[in-house]
Amino acid sequence: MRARKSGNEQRNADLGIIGGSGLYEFPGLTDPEEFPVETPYGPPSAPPVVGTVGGRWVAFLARHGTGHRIPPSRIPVRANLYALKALGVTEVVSVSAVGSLREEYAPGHLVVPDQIIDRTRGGRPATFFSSGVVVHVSLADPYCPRLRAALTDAARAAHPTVHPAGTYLCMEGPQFSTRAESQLYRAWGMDVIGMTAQPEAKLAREAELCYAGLSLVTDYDCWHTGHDSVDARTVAEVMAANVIAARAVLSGLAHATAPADCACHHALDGAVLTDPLAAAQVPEEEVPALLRKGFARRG
Ligand SMILES: CSC[C@H]1O[C@H](OP(=O)(O)O)[C@H](O)[C@@H]1O
Ligand SMILES: Nc1ncnc2[nH]cnc12
Repeated sequence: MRARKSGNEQRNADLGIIGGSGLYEFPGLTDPEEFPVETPYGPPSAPPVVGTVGGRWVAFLARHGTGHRIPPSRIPVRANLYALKALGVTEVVSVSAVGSLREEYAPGHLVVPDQIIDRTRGGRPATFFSSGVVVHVSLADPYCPRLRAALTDAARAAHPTVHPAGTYLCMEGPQFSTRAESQLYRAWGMDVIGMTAQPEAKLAREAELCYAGLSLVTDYDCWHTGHDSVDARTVAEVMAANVIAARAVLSGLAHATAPADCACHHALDGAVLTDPLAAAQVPEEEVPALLRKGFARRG
């Protein structure tokens, strides 16, 4: 049944796509329709657009809003993930422009990261559970291995150069790094750099959503002596040249996969320390019902 355009009770999309810099819409959607969703965390960056690709219902959300108006530090990440979950989404693919910190990851290549180092500065709301209930999710594998594998297959089918792993260093934005920072991150063994993987990955885990990243390398940041230092215009130009490939990957993923049960959907098992009776009594204003299904499975 087609989702209806009212409130938060639609349950009809299952694959969510968060489009980053350069990916503001997903024309591959059949019969697209905007679904303005209210959330307890305010409005999402933009209204999700729901349509079908292959056999799947897909909800697309532009991370930086219509016309790229929201900087990385101000993205309403909780609202974005809540909105997708309210639409019924169980798997989220997060598309990002990234700088490369390693020669082999060249501009134009795709990366499906497997790890994250969080260098944001603590100013981004980063948990759904800040009051009344104590939850510690595991982030040992911040990206869903099952969804990563499917995404890597789809990426390889659509693009000649795909790196199936990499550590994404998430810096605070909106400026780019200093050369000393860029060299430090290289010395740490980081592979790519961006500004948005956290707290998105952590909040997706708290919301018991599968989460994987499709990173498009746009530049060599500022460490490479053979390349100019990154600037925003270059990122936009390289993304514009690669956006068709990104859409092909996402479309291939939707065609090749179906919703499946996954450990990510049980991420709160064993993560809730609060007594179950007390957790059950936390007011809706502190933890919405949509996010507390895992409380019953204390594990
Ligand atoms: C426009 S360059 C910097 C900008 O691009 C990346 O955004 P996204 O991850 O949403 O594609 C990077 O993280 C910065 O926010
Ligand atoms: N070099 C870079 N640093 C941070 N975010 C980016 N997004 C694209 N390129 C980037």
